[in-house]
Amino acid sequence: MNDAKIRVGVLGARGRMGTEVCDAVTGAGDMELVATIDDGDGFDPLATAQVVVDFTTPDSVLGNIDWCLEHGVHMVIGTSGFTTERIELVRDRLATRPDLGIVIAPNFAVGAVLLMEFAAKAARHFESVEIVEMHHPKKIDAPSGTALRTAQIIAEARAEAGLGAVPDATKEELAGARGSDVEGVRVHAIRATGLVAHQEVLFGTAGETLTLRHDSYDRASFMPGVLLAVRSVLSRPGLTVGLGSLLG
Ligand SMILES: NC(=O)C1=CN([C@@H]2O[C@H](COP(=O)(O)OP(=O)(O)OC[C@H]3O[C@@H](n4cnc5c(N)ncnc54)[C@H](OP(=O)(O)O)[C@@H]3O)[C@@H](O)[C@H]2O)C=CC1
Ligand SMILES: O=C(O)C1=N[C@H](C(=O)O)C[C@H](O)C1
Repeated sequence: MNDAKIRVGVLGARGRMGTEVCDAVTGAGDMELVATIDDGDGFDPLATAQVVVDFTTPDSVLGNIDWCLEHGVHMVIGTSGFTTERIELVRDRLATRPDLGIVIAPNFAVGAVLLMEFAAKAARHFESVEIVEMHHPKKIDAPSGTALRTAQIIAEARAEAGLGAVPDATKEELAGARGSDVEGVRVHAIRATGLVAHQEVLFGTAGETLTLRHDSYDRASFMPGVLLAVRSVLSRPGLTVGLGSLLG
């Protein structure tokens, strides 16, 4: 039996998520925290890691991926901002290192992962759909990575089911009044003190609506998923998007 600990580095280690991840890795019996890096720090200590966990910013994450690929380090990425184009860019870059794995999970909370799966199922049966994501006001981006991914999944399911555009005769009198258009799905972003991370997906068809909702009240909700991804990525070369396939 190989009982060597997984050597983990954390990028964005002093951030809201990074701090939790450092504690979770330190508390995991099968992992060792070998590097903690923030903006402005040198990356050299990361080279001792087998897996780097990235919770930084959409602006810096692509550069971080390049560094890890160059230095032969697997990655678990929670940072937001992964549009369909960005995911394809990462897939292309990863093709240069087929021995390495990258897991990109827009949301590590089991409830959020399940919400996305349920949304894919419901999307086939409802002509209308809108997403409302709600977060703490220190969040630096909108829409959330989770909302982006949920919209992508819904758009794919609608296309497979042969559904056309979501019906909407509205003339927007004020730019932004109808939220943003992500692959044909309207996404609305709310920021309020007291919130952590929440999402609703509202489906509608003749005479009925269905609302799916997930709430993360504490960042502890993300930690089991992060640790699962760290354990899994070592034996999963290539790109894994979303946690669904790891949950079983
Ligand atoms: N997938 C998921 O389940 C979740 C994803 N997220 C996402 O994770 C990301 C981080 O969120 P959060 O922790 O709240 O944000 P914070 O702003 O609290 O933390 C970001 C951290 O990244 C650091 N950082 C910024 N640029 C770099 C860089 N170039 N290299 C190394 N470190 C850098 C910052 O350092 P400094 O302060 O010195 O600038 C800071 O410590 C966001 O994209 C968020 O949406 C959040 C929660 C869950
Ligand atoms: O910034 C956050 O807080 C979160 N970011 C992720 C996202 O953009 O979806 C995940 C979760 O919603 C919390």
